[in-house]
Amino acid sequence: MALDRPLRSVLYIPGSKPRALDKARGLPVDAVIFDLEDAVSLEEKESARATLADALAEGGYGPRLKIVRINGFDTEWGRDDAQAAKDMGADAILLPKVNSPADLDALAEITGDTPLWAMMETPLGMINAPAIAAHAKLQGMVMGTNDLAKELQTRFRPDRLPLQTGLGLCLLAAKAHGCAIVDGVYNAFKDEDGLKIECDQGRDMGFDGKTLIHPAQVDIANAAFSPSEDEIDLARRQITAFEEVEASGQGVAVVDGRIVENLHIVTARETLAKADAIAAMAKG
Ligand SMILES: CC(C)(COP(=O)(O)OP(=O)(O)OC[C@H]1O[C@@H](n2cnc3c(N)ncnc32)[C@H](O)[C@@H]1OP(=O)(O)O)[C@@H](O)C(=O)NCCC(=O)NCCSC(=O)C[C@H](O)C(=O)O
Ligand SMILES: [Mg+2]
Repeated sequence: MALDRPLRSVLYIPGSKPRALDKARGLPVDAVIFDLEDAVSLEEKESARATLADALAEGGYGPRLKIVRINGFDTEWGRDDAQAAKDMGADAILLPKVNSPADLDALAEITGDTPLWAMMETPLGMINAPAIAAHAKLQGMVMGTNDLAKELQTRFRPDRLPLQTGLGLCLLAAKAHGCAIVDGVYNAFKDEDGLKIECDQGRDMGFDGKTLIHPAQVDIANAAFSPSEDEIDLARRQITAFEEVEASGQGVAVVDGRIVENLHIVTARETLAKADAIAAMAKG
């Protein structure tokens, strides 16, 4: 299921925190994950559902994609969360710890036609990523790098070497089946330099954006996952140069000493379309 919109910044908001739920209405994020799972204490699981329903009923989230992360079906809250998320009119419902397409089937029995997202954060999920990405209701994947690191018993490394196999498997699966995919969170939310490095790595790998845990992370993610002025300028020059050679019956142009063929023009047009979509999003 394709989703053609910017997803540079995807902010988790605890469903139990009214101040944070309100704050998000004014933040320049492309999407929000309203969380009922890990960000909510056991004592608040039931009340968070009601707090979140009130916030979504009040509205004010504008063009931001509204995704509700429910608790897993192996918990006492999962099924009621799924029903509540559907009733709240969420744009999509995010299921944690998806191991196989059967997990999404079970959710879809409750949520019907609402698009689904999958947390990719278990070893089985990595192995089954192609089948999960192929699910008819799946719109997007979210990397759960904290849970994945826990399951793999890895140590934190700035280059995320121990997670690269999983990140790569999920990226390949998402791209093969045309669903969105956003990178995991950067836990040290006051470390701007570290976040920028990880955002740049995720952008270079092909992620659509990054999940975030604090408003201070938003601008860094938006910048990293937006086409830069240089990229936009290059895309325009590539298109112009290619149209000129095409008009003279040739298939290869040269820009800045590099060849430009039809496939590069596809990327150039995508770059310009993304820049336009981001500008439209900013206008609200
Ligand atoms: C990390 C935090 C606990 C920090 O909270 P706090 O100390 O209150 O931060 P600040 O005082 O700096 O907050 C300043 C204002 O910003 C608002 N705020 C804070 N966080 C958010 C947010 N996420 N969304 C919207 N607004 C937010 C505060 O309310 C303050 O507002 P105001 O008072 O009006 O000025 C906290 O940031 C937090 O709880 N973050 C979310 C944590 C979370 O969602 N965790 C779960 C997702 S991560 C995960 O599960 C990953 C995955 O599953 C995996 O396996 O990897
Ligand atoms: Mg997790």
